[in-house]
This record gives sequence, C-alpha cells and structure tokens, in this order.
Amino acid sequence: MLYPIFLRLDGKKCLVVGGGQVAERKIAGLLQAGAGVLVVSPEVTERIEGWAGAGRVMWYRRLFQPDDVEQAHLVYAATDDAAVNARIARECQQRKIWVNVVDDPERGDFYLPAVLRRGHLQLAVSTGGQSPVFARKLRDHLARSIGPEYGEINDLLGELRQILLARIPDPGERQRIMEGLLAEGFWEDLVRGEMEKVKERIKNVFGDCWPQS
Ligand SMILES: C[C@@]1(CC(=O)O)c2cc3[nH]c(cc4nc(cc5[nH]c(cc(n2)[C@H]1CCC(=O)O)[C@@](C)(CC(=O)O)[C@@H]5CCC(=O)O)C(CC(=O)O)=C4CCC(=O)O)c(CCC(=O)O)c3CC(=O)O
Ligand SMILES: NC(=O)C1=CN([C@@H]2O[C@H](COP(=O)(O)OP(=O)(O)OC[C@H]3O[C@@H](n4cnc5c(N)ncnc54)[C@H](O)[C@@H]3O)[C@@H](O)[C@H]2O)C=CC1
Repeated sequence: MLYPIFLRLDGKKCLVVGGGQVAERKIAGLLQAGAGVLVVSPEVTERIEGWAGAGRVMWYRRLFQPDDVEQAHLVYAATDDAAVNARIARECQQRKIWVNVVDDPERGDFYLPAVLRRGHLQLAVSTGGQSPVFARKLRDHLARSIGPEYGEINDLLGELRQILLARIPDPGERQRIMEGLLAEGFWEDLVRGEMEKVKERIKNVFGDCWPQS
C-alpha cells in the first residue's frame, strides 16, 4: 500500500533527469510547489527551455552523471533510456535519496498522483500505478462537482479555526463547535451548491465566538 503524503518543497532542490514531455509535467508540478528545480538533459522541450531562460529552473545541458543526485532531496528519472533510469535509481538508493522512475515505477520510492487544486484544498488521486489515465479521468470527474467555491469555503474555515484557536482554549470545545458547523445541513447546502447559505453558516459561528465583530 502506498503512503499518501503532502510535501513542503519550497526552496528545496529537486533534480529531474530528462527533458521530454514527461519531465516537463513533473517539473510543472515541482514549480507549483516552489521547489528549486535542476534539470539535466542534452535536449529539453520548448516549455522547459522557457523556464530555464526565465531563471525558473537550472538547466544542465548534458547527459546524466552519478554525482548529479547529491544535491537533491527528490530525484525524477525521466529519460527515455531504461538503462539510464535504472542507473539513476541505484545512485539515489545508495544515498537514501528518494527517486521517481517514470518507466519502471516499482524501482522507485514514490509515485505522483493526479491532482485537483482548489486554492489550499487539494485532492490527489492515485490508482497505485494501475492506470494513470483512470487517475486523470477520475480527477476530471471530481472537478465537475468540486468547484472553485470549495477553495473559498476551505479558506473561510481556516480563518474561523484561527479565531477558535485564539479564543477558545479547550480543544474539546473547539472540536464541538467545528463538528456542530460541519453537520448535515452544511453538507446538504454545499452539495446543492447553495454557497451563500454555507458562508452564512460559517459567519454565524464567527459571530457567536466574536459577537462584537
Ligand atoms: C506509476 C506512475 C509513476 C509516476 O510517474 O509518478 C506512472 C507511471 C506510468 N505512466 C505511464 C503512462 C502515462 N501516464 C500518464 C499521465 C500521468 N501519469 C501520472 C502518474 C503516474 N504514472 C504514476 C502512477 C499514478 C497512479 O497511481 O495512478 C499522473 C497521474 C501524474 C503525473 O505524472 O504528474 C499523470 C496524469 C496527471 C494529470 O493529467 O494531471 C499518461 C497520460 C497522459 O500523458 O496524459 C500516460 C500514457 C497513457 C498510458 O500509458 O496509460 C506509463 C507507461 C509509459 C510507457 O508506455 O512507456 C508508466 C510506467 C508504468 O506504469 O510502468
Ligand atoms: N510516468 C509517467 O507519467 C509516464 C512515463 N512515460 C515513460 O517516460 C519516458 C520518457 O518519456 P518522454 O518524456 O515522452 O520521452 P522523450 O523522448 O520526449 O524525452 C526523453 C528525454 O530524455 C533525455 N535523455 C535521454 N538520455 C539521457 C541521459 N543519459 N541523461 C539525461 N537526459 C537524457 C532526452 O534528451 C530527452 O529530453 C518514456 O520511456 C515512457 O516510457 C511515458 C508517459 C508517462
């Protein structure tokens, strides 16, 4: 069973070996997370070249060398050469650096999910490597019912939680308030798309905790 995790990568160096379509997709995800991306590949796609030109990735225009993995927290073996990808995986595993292997996932340490992003809210779908296209389609299916408003609701709940943390010292009491808010009626309004009602429900709890506001 794979272990799901959300990593804080901002400012951490990640190495992508290879510069094709697959490398490009992995780099796009890393950049969204604010990682420092190093790319090693004699050739890259136009989009990767653009990122390099804009200083968003550091591109080493050459073939992979074993020492390349040394400075990275995560490594992506994303070339089209199976022997090179296997070599990258070995170099990482010797050094206990986590590696994703695009053509032979079981050699690697982690898989990427298909991700639905709604502000701070993220839904990640993994099929355990069974069918990446199914993961993508399921993400697209979920996107139809989980709209951008879910991101807004999530942020409002985050603000409310900060207020509760500051004003209500008892964790049990805080949890009771949250459970009370996120009860059946809340979900009925949410799935019916009655977002104004949902926001009203949240604001009422703000009012109860902070009557002067
Ligand atoms: C195991 C895993 C390891 C990893 O790469 O992390 C892996 C492995 C492989 N993918 C292959 C093929 C394709 N992968 C995609 C797409 C995506 N692949 C992604 C993840 C993963 N792919 C991990 C498991 C995820 C899970 O658990 O479900 C997504 C979700 C996330 C991402 O990559 O960011 C992203 C969609 C995201 C989005 O759209 O947002 C497409 C379609 C397309 O390009 O749209 C195709 C072509 C169609 C096909 O072949 O099915 C092949 C065969 C290569 C060959 O034939 O040589 C292998 C190797 C193998 O399975 O042996
Ligand atoms: N895991 C996934 O999500 C998917 C994996 N794949 C697999 O990914 C692999 C790569 O696919 P694409 O990006 O489409 O291939 P591609 O042929 O477009 O790109 C390969 C890249 O690897 C680089 N490269 C080759 N040898 C190198 C070396 N020794 N050092 C550094 N860079 C080197 C090339 O310059 C090129 O930029 C394929 O083998 C395919 O089987 C394909 C689709 C999805």
